[in-house]
Amino acid sequence: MKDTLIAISNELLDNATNLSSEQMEKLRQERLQLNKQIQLLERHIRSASADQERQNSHFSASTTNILNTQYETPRTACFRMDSMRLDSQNNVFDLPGSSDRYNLSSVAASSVDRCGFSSVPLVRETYMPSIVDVNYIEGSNDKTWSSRDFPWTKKLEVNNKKVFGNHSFRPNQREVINATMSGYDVFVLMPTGGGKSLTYQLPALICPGVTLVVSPLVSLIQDQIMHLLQANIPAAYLSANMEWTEQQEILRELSSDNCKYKLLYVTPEKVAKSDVLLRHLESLHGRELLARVVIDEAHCVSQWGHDFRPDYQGLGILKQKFPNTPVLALTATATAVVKEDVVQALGLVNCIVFRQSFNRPNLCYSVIPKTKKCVEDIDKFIKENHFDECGIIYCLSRMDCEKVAEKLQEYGHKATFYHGSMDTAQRAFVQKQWSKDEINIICATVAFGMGINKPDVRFVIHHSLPKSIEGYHQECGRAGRDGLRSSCVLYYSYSDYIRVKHMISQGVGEQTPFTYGHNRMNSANSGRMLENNMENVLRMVSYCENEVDCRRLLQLLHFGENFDPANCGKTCDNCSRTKSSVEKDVTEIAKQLVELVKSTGQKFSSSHILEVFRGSLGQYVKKHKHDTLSLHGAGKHLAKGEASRILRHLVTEDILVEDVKKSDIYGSVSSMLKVNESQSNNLCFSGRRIILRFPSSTKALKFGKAEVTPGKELSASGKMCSPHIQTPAQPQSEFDLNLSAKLYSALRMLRTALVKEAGEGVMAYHIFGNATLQQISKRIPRTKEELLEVNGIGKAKVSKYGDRVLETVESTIKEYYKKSDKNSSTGSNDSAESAKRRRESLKVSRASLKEDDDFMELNRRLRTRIIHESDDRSAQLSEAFEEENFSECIDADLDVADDCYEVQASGSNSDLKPSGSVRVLPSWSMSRA
Ligand SMILES: Nc1ncnc2c1ncn2[C@@H]1O[C@H](COP(=O)(O)OP(=O)(O)OP(=O)(O)O)[C@@H](O)[C@H]1O
Repeated sequence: MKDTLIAISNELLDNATNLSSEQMEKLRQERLQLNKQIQLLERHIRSASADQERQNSHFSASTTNILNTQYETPRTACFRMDSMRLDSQNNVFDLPGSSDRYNLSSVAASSVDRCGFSSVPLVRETYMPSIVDVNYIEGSNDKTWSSRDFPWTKKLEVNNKKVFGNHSFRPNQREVINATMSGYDVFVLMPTGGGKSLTYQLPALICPGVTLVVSPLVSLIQDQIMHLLQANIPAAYLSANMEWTEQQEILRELSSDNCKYKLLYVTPEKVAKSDVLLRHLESLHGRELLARVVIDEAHCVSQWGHDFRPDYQGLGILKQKFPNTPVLALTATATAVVKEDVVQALGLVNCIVFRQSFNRPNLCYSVIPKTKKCVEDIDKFIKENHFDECGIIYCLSRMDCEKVAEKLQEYGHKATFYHGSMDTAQRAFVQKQWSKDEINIICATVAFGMGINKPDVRFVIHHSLPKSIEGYHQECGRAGRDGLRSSCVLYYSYSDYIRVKHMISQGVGEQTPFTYGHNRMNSANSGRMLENNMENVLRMVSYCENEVDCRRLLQLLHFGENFDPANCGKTCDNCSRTKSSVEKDVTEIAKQLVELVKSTGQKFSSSHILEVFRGSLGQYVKKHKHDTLSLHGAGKHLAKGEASRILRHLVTEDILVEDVKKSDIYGSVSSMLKVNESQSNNLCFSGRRIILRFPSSTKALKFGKAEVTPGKELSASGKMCSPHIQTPAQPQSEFDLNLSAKLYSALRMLRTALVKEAGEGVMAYHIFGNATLQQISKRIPRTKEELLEVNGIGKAKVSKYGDRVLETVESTIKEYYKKSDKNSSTGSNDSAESAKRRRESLKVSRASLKEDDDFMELNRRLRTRIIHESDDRSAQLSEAFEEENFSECIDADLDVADDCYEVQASGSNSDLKPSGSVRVLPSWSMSRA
């Protein structure tokens, strides 16, 4: 029925060229209404089936009598009064008022028994989403939110430092916190690793009551809880897989007047299916103890995002039930359409949107032609750039994952695979090994997402073409969450596009971690969705084919963000080879494209325009009689990709405008190319020229690239790339770097011991991230106060681990000076002096990225030296990998490697040349060889 309606309304619009603009608008409005009704119907059907499922579920059946009463929250309940909010801006520190017309708290509160469960028949209303008109308020440039005069400012700053160990706020963190604490609904677009968690965890800590956090994966939830518990913040989660008694205990705590939890994490399914949970939320709300609702990974709400999860759409019930409780929706990936969809589905009317650049300066991007020797290339790349470091290799199929992992094992890497055919226990085991650094490389399908909170992922490699720029950006985003330099390498071949295209048309393929085990609606391979997926993968192809434009620019444009390639700092392959391109005047081609967009009525997508321009005789082209246009085939002579580049350039220059909207047809995305009249007049009549750069010899570039590893290609120094960095105030000598490297190694060993002592579930990064260990190594703190100055260390961590860290610092320094005393009579004084000097100077000037780079580079060189110096390194390394405590072995490598260089002894050799009698492998390895 829906398809017929769509066909009819499409036909109406397609043939309506003779209608007046009023008539057209009326028609559009009618279709819009039709679309809304279909949406309502679809959601109703979904929620009815969810109801059915709930009724059948053991959980409901054992506790309730279901009695469906349906209501639709009146529109007034969805629209919150701005004036009320603004009034509360400076006064509401505690919870905003909670006059909820629809709250059932009196029933809930009075009927909760001492176990926390209802003793009266439960009434759960079927959730009926209301379609609301979305209106955003841009918050990013509003100075109100960066003010330091909120009543909570002091508390915020103190707790940020003391509890979370942060010395400042990252971009938008303070602003988001101020807006949500003022009682507003807030939508946050912040890149991966940008620090979204703090924007709700800090308010949760200082506001009375409990913050409800909806998060898509139990593993992510557990990870967050571990982090919180390390900082002594009481938090809990409820999941269907938990022991019944455990759930009871948590619910009982939620019912108590002095509930100790500051945060309660749940999955969206829990909200959709558990009446008991809703009851407890109502009870909390009734007692003014529901501080805030947080929707993490909010893009899962939208079926136009790549992670759609149906149960997320039901989360609108929370806003309906608790209209005065602020909602905070967070995501690291959302196009304009996805954002609109999310805001509407959650019922966030007049919410404040904070967005910031999706650019990740510490990630270096490159696209490499994929050859038959792809895995060999990968092996070489890892050994040269990230040996012994942690990474992910994304593969298209399950078989690919296994094959790639096997080959890498043969090459001596500690690698394994992860995909959807493995059972839960196997997947959990692999994830755990990876999280604990027992395995370095995971070859995975996009199903791999658990453990993505690992901050020290140094590389993400795509062995095949990703399905969308959005997905690619997010997958790459798993690298370098600690802010340190990391690589993103994509191996591209056009034949992979054919594979992906086929998979999409068949509706097969792995689900992303967030959608895992959930159907992406039955319509995954139907109509608009299919078209959308095809368009997405084509954009990805065009990204890969582009050998000139800045990779950051290309990615960021997708999210509606402009980026000046000058700021790339040669951290992508295209920017780092500007020499091999030529400039062409493409003004005439540009004019033709603009003309073509006009002559097709400005209602077709860019890909359709390009099809016509290239002279396609496809069905759709013929249907619209575009094969009869004079410009049909006008771009035939252009090299592949040139026309699309020119067209995209016109969009970036605002001459053509990509009109991306939710279409009138049941909410789907549509993108129509329009002409910006004033800009196009400028082009057509004012003599404006358009000059673009193209590779000077496409062939040479394409095939030349495969000969070198990306590391070599990007930098002769062997570094993958070096982000735009500041020069440190005081250069760090190699001698100091050696001390720091030694200390870092010792601290890693200490951390391994602490993880073992901490028991199940605690990962290394829950205790100290690598970035924190690096800072300690460079600042060399000697007291607890100095330790508190290190980013990432709060009071709880100092009291838990401070003594052990300081002991390690002392013993390492002592040992180090003892050794250097033996080697050089002056060295120790120099180094003692310089260590002291550096501690002092670092108090003033924070460690810079440049230092991180030098430090990491030294570590890398020490480690890779080990494999380069040995002929039969693979065998030896394989054996090394078999060692139980691999990370400790590698730390031992560093100890030995330190001794191998004569830097300290001579005091003049700054090139780290190995000594003649170099012993490159540690004793344990040599004895086995
Ligand atoms: N103000 C800050 N100062 C220093 N470090 C911070 C700050 N805020 C957050 N961090 C650190 O940054 C890292 C990433 O933070 P977080 O996990 O919240 O990122 P995220 O935006 O949620 O990323 P993702 O999208 O991957 O979930 C964490 O290690 C966190 O401790």
